Amino acid sequence: MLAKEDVEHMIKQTSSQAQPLSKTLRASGISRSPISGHYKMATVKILLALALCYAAEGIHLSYRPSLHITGLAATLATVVAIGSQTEGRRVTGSGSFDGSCNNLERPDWGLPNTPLSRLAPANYDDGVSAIKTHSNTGRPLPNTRELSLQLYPDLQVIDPVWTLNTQQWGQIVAHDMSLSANDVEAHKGLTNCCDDNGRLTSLAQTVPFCAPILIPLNDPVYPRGTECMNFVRTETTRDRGCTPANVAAQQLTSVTTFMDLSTVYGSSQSQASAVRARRGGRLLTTVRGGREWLPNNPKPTVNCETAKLPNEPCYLAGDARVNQNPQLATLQVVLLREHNRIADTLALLNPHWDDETIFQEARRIHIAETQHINYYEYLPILLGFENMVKNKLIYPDTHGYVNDYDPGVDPSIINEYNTAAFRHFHSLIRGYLELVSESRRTIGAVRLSDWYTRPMLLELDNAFDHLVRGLTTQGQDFSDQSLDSEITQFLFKRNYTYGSDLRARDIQRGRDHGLASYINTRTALGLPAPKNFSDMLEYISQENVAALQNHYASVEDVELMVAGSLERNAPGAQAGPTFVFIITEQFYRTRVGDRYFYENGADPDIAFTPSQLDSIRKGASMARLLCDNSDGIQSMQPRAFEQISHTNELVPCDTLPAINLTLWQDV
Ligand code: HEM
Repeated sequence: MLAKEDVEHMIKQTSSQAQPLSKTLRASGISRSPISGHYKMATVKILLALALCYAAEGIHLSYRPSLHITGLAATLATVVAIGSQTEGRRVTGSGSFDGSCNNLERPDWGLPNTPLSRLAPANYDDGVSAIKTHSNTGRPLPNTRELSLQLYPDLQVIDPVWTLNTQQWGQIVAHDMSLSANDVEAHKGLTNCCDDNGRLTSLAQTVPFCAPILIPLNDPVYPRGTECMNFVRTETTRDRGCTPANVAAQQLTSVTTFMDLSTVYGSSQSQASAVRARRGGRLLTTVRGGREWLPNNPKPTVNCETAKLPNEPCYLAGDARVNQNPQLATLQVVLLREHNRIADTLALLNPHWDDETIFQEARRIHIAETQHINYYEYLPILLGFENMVKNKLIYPDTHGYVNDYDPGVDPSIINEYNTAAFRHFHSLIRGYLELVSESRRTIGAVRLSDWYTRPMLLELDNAFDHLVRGLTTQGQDFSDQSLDSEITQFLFKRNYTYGSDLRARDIQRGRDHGLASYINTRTALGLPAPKNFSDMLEYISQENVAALQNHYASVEDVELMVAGSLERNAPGAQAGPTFVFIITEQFYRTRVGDRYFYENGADPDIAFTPSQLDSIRKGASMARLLCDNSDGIQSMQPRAFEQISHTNELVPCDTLPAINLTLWQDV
């Protein structure tokens, strides 16, 4: 008898290693011309994937009468559905929790525990999986902590236009779409390759997952004798026995790749069950001080290990990283409350709806609203409005549906996107978070590293509203090569004086994931590739090219994370052309590869009505989301990613446009 794991295993073996660009973006202006393909696959893959599709969500076959399942698939589906079925449920217009069956031809696309894809061929020391330690000339690659120290100083240059909310919402988007397997980020590593005192452990030599970051002897920050920072490699297809002998390993992601608010609802049926109230379509909350917060995490010592007091709040949400930093937790609370606000309204409008109907409809509206904010408000700031229009990521003047869903586009996460390009925005992080009153006066500030994995801050007095106003008042750090020392020296410091270095980890992660070099990535993207260091002057300053030359033996060894983050920002964008290209490609795939994308009207079982869609477009905004779900905020600027100015003045919350939920009332 086949077990679910066997089916998953077989499916993963069929997953493609590298994906062609779904579209080819062109160099300077980053324009795009359609190429690419529909991935036809062998019947057996369809059958196996269908089987997984049913198994993964515990769907009883009778709930899907319209699908024609024959022979092997039906047998496998029945086999796997019997052990895993926990409850009868239906898949509505917001899709399954794990993303299965979003693509009906490739039901396994977008699932957790599936491989990332690549734009450029992998680059491992042994060609298949060994972390890159040496350059092609045979010299050791520069030490990643050394690169962080030399190239990413803490300069405190503040963005004059965009608020800290732009940075923070970015982390929500990042977490919705990917989580490198085994990487719980904030939590003390289960594998200690380097101990809390910065000493290499015996595991460093014996455990293949270990790749500790070595501290240079002359490091100006860490005390003498500190040898290392812990670093555990991401789990790959090879670790699960899913890669043939000579094929390069591909990293796995632990969450759905779709933009489906898995941060709120989880990436599996069981994660969703753990956060549902099973009453009125609501998500579970804990009430403290008369306000609703995320429910209590059953494992506070793992997830909130810096808690100092007994019974300190530690949250449970769809994503394991929820407690990582206070602003992230703030937005997670906002998203929790938004679901319940929508659910409560739907319940009033439709008293005959049961819990399941309200829950699924609220989830569907919530995801649509978030997709709208992401594509029409947030991403244009990073990628440039014109670039997004030109590359068909948004359709600003369209009324009615945009039927651009393409079942041939793989919505998986591109390794170059989540291991390099999107991490560029770590440079936007501020080390001190301002607490701001209703009159927008700064009344205090907290140090980020004092509150990693300690969400208790949110619940102290009125800190929650102060933090929300801080997000929309304080400027984010400018998008450049400077990084705040709160993340390059004190990351997750817990009770120690110093912590880890996020930029060193970003670069080390690129080596761990076998990312192609800067040159090879640009070549794969069809962008002009520098042949020598001087050629780089076109996109990178002379000073930075000189620094690269100083660190790398050959221009061919320069890493994507490093050179990409040193490029001058592309016009109207918050990153250089290479990263803008990669991120544009990712969000094109994320949109076009999602059958449930809110603007898609091709399938009447999934689509919003034209008037509902119109209302989402007019009423969904970051400003309204924050207003509706804070405790007592009365005013907000309409464009909440942008700082308050005479063209973006504070207005009363109730004058901001809102989604008209009466359009969901049964007639
Ligand atoms: C205070 C804010 C933030 C903190 C403390 C933080 C911390 C981290 C940490 C510790 C990791 C894992 C590093 C590793 O590979 O070992 C990570 C990964 C990542 N971060 Fe951030 N981050 C923050 C904000 C952001 C923002 C603003 C963005 C983008 C807009 C972002 C994008 C990413 C991405 C794409 C990953 C990889 C996710 C994955 O697939 O595993 N982060 N971050």
